[in-house]
Amino acid sequence: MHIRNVYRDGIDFTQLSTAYLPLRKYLIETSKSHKTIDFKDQAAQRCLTEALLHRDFNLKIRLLPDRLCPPVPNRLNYVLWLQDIISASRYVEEHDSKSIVHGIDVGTGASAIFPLLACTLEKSWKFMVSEIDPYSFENASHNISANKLDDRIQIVRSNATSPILLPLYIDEDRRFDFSMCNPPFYSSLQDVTQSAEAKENGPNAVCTGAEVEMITSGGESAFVGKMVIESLSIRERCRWYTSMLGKLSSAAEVIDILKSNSIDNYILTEFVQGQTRRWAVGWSYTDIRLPDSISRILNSNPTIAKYLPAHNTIQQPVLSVSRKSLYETVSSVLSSISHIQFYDDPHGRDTSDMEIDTEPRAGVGFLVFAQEDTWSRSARRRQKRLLGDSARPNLNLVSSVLAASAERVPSSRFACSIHIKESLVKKGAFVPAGNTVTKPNSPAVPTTQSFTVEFTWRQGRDRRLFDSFCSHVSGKVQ
Ligand SMILES: C[S@@+](CC[C@H](N)C(=O)[O-])C[C@H]1O[C@@H](n2cnc3c(N)ncnc32)[C@H](O)[C@@H]1O
Repeated sequence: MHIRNVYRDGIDFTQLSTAYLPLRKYLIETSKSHKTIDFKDQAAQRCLTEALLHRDFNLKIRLLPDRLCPPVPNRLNYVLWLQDIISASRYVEEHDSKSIVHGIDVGTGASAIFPLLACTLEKSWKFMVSEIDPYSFENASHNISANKLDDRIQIVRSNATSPILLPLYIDEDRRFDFSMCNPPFYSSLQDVTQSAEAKENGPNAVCTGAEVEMITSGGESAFVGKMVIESLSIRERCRWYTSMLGKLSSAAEVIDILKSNSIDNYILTEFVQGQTRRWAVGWSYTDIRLPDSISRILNSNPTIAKYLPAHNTIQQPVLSVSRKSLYETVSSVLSSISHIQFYDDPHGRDTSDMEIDTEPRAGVGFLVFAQEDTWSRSARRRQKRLLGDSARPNLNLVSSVLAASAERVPSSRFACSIHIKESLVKKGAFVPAGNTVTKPNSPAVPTTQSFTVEFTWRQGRDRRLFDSFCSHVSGKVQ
């Protein structure tokens, strides 16, 4: 489950029923200290979703007995991933944190759960959502109004002949930061039955979905594939197109469609909640690149690994006497590269564990911008030829004071962040041969510690530039 998901440690049903009394009647005692609900009871499931949205998000929601009942932990996982995408997409931009984020939810369902959750978590987000089913459309409109979000969530009626990405066709001057979707999964009724039978002990929870919610011609991969084809002409007007998928095989099919249309800037993640696993793909025509923590499934197995996009994060282990000294070494390597600009990374954090230390600190990383390759051997030879023997001025060291000013290059062709992280190995535990002096009475020689220099590609279209930049800097730092 996502690191910020409030349901990571499970749900205490007894506590929840105290906060939301209607849940009481559905509680079942499994042991003296443990209560749950019957997930095969539709009414109990709806009550659980209402209870979680009420207690944890202050949302009032009306769910229909004959429409899907959205499980909150899974829907929240998707919204949290989008939050990550938005904040990483703005990494290299000067932006006002309050500036509005525009999202699309394709097929918002009877609950409208995605825009309701997202607008509760993010006060600066606005949505245009679509729905094809009149019954769900009406209930979604009710839920949006009941939560006084009409000014932030606009709902549009779709139909069988409309484009799937309808909100992007309504006003062609409008730009969006992302689109999201939980498409109908199955290709036919037979597909639904087969899938239920395939689960050994029957499905874990009862499915209350109507045909329009669950079935689409060609199944979910065809639905999202159509979205990919539509996006080919919309391109950067939406920064990130994303969709959830119920089967890994569908994710593989969508990735094939992306690749066959030369879309290399794509991402793949998974949402795990209890025994249920879902996947989500995303793609972009912009030059924004997302870190591996968002763009790839970490610790994936070989079946999944072959679908993952190329790495945008590269980690280089380095030994140094201290963080400060390593920081200075990296800084001097960067100073020696002509025609790049680098700054103290304003987002720099002291540790790889964002939960523990969320305060940005100076001295832990850099943000580097370049217009072209000036570091590779061939680029340096080319420069030398052009300049003859005249010495190059060193243009590069721009302090963090400048970083705060408007002198930042706004749309460089290439951007990379470099973070210096303490290795997980405890201080002093890693003592490589030859680096310490242990003889008694000899002057103390500083012990080296192990660090990781982490490069993250943030912007650009040419992967070779990122690879060659990382190998140049890490080669010099070592
Ligand atoms: C699996 S449900 C997801 C509902 C909700 N977003 C959720 O996650 O709980 C799929 C939804 O997409 C709607 N839908 C199907 N085809 C659509 C289309 N072409 N345009 C808009 N909505 C569509 C269905 O009516 C249904 O409400």
